[in-house]
Amino acid sequence: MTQAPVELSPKFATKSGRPLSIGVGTGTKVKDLKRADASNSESIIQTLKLALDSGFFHVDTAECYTTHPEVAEALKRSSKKREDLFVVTKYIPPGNVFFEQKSTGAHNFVDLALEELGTDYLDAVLLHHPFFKPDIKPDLETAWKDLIEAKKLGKVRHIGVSNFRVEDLKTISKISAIETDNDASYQPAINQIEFHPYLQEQSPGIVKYCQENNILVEAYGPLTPLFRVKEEEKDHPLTGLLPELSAKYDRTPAQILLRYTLQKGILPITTSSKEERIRQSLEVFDFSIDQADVDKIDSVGSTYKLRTFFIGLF
Ligand SMILES: NC(=O)C1=CN([C@@H]2O[C@H](COP(=O)(O)OP(=O)(O)OC[C@H]3O[C@@H](n4cnc5c(N)ncnc54)[C@H](OP(=O)(O)O)[C@@H]3O)[C@@H](O)[C@H]2O)C=CC1
Ligand SMILES: O=C1Nc2ccccc2C1=O
Repeated sequence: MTQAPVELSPKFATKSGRPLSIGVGTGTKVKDLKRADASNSESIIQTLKLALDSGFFHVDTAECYTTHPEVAEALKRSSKKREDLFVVTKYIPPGNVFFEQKSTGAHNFVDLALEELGTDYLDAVLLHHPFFKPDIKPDLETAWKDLIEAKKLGKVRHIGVSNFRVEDLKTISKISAIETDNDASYQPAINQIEFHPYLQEQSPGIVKYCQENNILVEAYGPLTPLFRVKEEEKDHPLTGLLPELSAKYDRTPAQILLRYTLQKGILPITTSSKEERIRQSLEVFDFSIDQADVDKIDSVGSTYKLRTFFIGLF
């Protein structure tokens, strides 16, 4: 299946020139984000290998997932050439409670990631969130300057962020302009945020700001309405509309949500341990949802709110 992105951002492609498309994540399959509990290491490798063999070539990982070794192993076992892949990882600001952090800053995170992932370049490195603690070094400015430097050195092709608000983007945008004499290629290129019909704005105005400023929005949690709504609230607003659209377009509800995300100009990052679902999540490029139905998902979705990650920080 050709993965033609719906006019997202032409500046993103694998080194071999394949336009960037839907990503497969490795974060939400790690138990409590604790390496010591990585008893499911082999299953993460198998899931990712399955996704790569099925046609995914955009891989999302992060320092705090502790999945670099699994990603490296899956890349090794797959038959894909490095230049045909788009590998993204994320630097987590220090002071997190999840795991023992090996890196001491974004500069040596990049080196560690290159080593752990067994590659000599990364397609993108993102700052995982903007919630740096004021009393712990490095601060946001230092971390962003480190990424600028890593790009200058050719270790990283694109630099970006995740969970950033408009004000955070403006802060680093100014740093980029000063540090690089206004070279636009050092502006934040990606913002990976939670996005789905029940959280259309992770923070005020974020999608519009990114899209107006040439920042690719990536959606994590795009399937949230299908499985993260609490049991006692099973009668949520999309329970009627998704099956209706599923029947109309002859696609699964998950495919409707992924296609909806793409048509919002947002690139989904998804995952599944099931072969059938992995395959289905790639079959979203040969149909489109009528604009009236996209609008309907927007309006029905906006009557209910569900945030799963970074609760209380926005
Ligand atoms: N930057 C950040 O702060 C964050 C980034 N991420 C990244 O995004 C990636 C994807 O995030 P995630 O929230 O898991 O993405 P999704 O919303 O796509 O959810 C994926 C989950 O949906 C389930 N699923 C797949 N298809 C269906 C279906 N048809 N019906 C019901 N359930 C289904 C899968 O379970 P099953 O295996 O049973 O199919 C899987 O666990 C992460 O792995 C991570 O890399 C995630 C969170 C935060
Ligand atoms: O995938 C993820 N799971 C998480 C749980 C807590 C905080 C961040 C994340 C991720 O990025």
